[in-house]
Formats: sequence, structure tokens, C-alpha cells
Amino acid sequence: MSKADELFVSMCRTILDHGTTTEGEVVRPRWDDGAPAYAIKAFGITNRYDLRREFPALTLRPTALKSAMDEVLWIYSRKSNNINDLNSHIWDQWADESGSIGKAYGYQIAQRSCYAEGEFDQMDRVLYDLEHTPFSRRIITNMYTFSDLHEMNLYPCAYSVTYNVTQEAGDERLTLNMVLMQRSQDVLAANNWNVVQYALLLMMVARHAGMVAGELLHVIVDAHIYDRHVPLVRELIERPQHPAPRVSLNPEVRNFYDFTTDDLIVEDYVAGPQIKGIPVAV
Ligand SMILES: Nc1nc(=O)c2c([nH]1)NC[C@@H]1CN(c3ccc(C(=O)N[C@@H](CCC(=O)O)C(=O)O)cc3)CN21
Ligand SMILES: O=c1ccn([C@H]2C[C@H](O)[C@@H](COP(=O)(O)O)O2)c(=O)[nH]1
Repeated sequence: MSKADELFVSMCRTILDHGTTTEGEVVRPRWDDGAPAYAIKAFGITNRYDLRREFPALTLRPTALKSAMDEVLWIYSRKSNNINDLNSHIWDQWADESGSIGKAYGYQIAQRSCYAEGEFDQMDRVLYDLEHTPFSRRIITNMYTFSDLHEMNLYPCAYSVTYNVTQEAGDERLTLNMVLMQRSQDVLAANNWNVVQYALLLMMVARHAGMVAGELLHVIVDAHIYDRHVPLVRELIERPQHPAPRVSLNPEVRNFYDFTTDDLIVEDYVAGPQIKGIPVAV
């Protein structure tokens, strides 16, 4: 059975059985009819996925792997903050007339800073460090720029990534691991969506660096199930679980910036039925 299902079910049970409700609090998000979107939340969830064992896709319901990969390429490869560069409609409600979501996500990854070796943007610096100083403990991207927050339509949720390389005894190749810091997580709409995104990012960066994709540690500060999602989640976590699909990347692509969603190879993805029309709190 998929490890991602196991972790997802256990996280949902923790939230439903031991979480606290935000009802009565002043909350920001709204449902499309204007009602406040309350939630049951748990503080401080950590989930660990080992990509050497299996790909962390949920099988309780299918996760749109290609769209998820497209969004991660939009941020870290195309470095865009405009929904016209994105092939799905998931960000439409947060964009302005020009399609911009403000100084968020890809905009931050594209920002250049000075280093002793010259100017780099955030992603280029990660790739440079992995090549030149792989055991550095300073390999980070961070989109939570305080001075730009007022120009973001939604503050980044999954906001920082720290890469860390390990070398197992007797292993010739280095292993690349990742910590994803997420301040806020809509568990039903986006938990597995975010997990597969960063698993794919780890796989693409590892390929570029000539390393093995190792562990993804997902730290979630506020893991919540919105009130209108509770019955959907209760049904979802009772469903049968299946073995994880096999997910790989086109073996011919070696450069991080050459990846497209056509390079995603998914085999044997057996999953329960999709939950259609999940309402998203804006
Ligand atoms: N309340 C809230 N929850 C979120 O998850 C969220 C936001 N707001 N604001 C911005 C983005 C948009 N996100 C979303 C929104 C919808 C899907 C979604 O419906 N995904 C579908 C597939 C969509 C497709 O294939 O195009 C899915 O089945 O996972 C995923 C992430 C994540 N973010
Ligand atoms: O990648 C994402 C983007 C957004 N979310 C969710 C988490 C929250 O439910 C909302 C953002 O609302 P805040 O009030 O700014 O926390 O979007 C996600 O889970 N994953």
C-alpha cells in the first residue's frame, strides 16, 4: 500500500480527532458565497517520504501529476508569476487583469543576489552550490520576502526549500534530500498536490546534480481541513489503498531547465475515484 496514503490518513485522523476549530475566530478565507471558511487545524505536522522506496502519490484519489509538475516548473524553471505561463486554472482566482499573482512564487525565485562568484538567481545558485560545494549546509530557496509581501495576492504557503546531501557508506553516488517548509496547508485540496510537486522538484534537481533523490521531509505548521471539506475527507480516508505508482523522468534529460511535463513517466497508477468540484476557499 502507498506510504503516502498511510501518512495522509494518519494526518487527517490527527486533525479530525485532536485538532481545534477556528470557528468564531476572525478568519481571512471565504467560500464563493461569501461565508467565512472555517477549518479544523492541527499545529506542527511532519511527514517523511523516501523517494528511493516509492513515489509519494496518493491512491485514495488520483493526484493530477502532470498539472502539479507544470506548476512546479512554472515556479522554479520558468520562474513566472503570470498565470498565462501556467497550463492549469488553479491560480485564476488570485491573478489580476494582466494574469499576475504579484511578487510571489516564480518572481521571487528569479530574483538575483550577489555572491563572491557573481550574481545568481535563487534556483541557479542551488544548482551551482550542488555542483561546487554539495556538502554545503546553505543550499536554500526562500520565497517569503517580507518587503514584497504587500505586493503578493496570496502569501507563499510552501515557502522555503532546504537541500541537503548525504553520502551513505559504500555508496558511490551522493543522495539529495529536501526539507519543505509550509506555513499553511489546505489538506484536502493541496496536500498531496504539494507533496508530489516537491518530490518531482527533488527528482529533477537530483538528476541535474547527478545524485540520487532521497528523502523529502514536509514540515507543515498549520495543517487544516476546511469545514466544507470535512465530510469529503471522512469518506476519502475510509477508501481502499493501492500500491504506489511508478513515477520517473525521461532518462535522456540531464539539465534541470530542459524538463517539460512530457518528460514525466507514470506507470501503474491505480487510484480511487476523483472527488469532483472540491470547493476552494479564496
Ligand atoms: N484555500 C486554498 N487552497 C489551496 O490549495 C490553494 C489556495 N487556496 N490558493 C492558491 C493555490 C491554488 N491551489 C490549488 C487549487 C486547486 C487545485 C486542484 O483543484 N487540483 C486538482 C487538479 C487541477 C488540474 O488538473 O488542473 C486536483 O485534482 O488535484 C490544486 C491546488 C493551491 N492553493
Ligand atoms: O501551495 C499551496 C497554496 C495554498 N495552500 C492553501 C493553504 C491555505 O488554506 C490557503 C492560504 O491561506 P492563508 O490564509 O494565506 O494561509 O491556501 C496550500 O495548501 N498549498
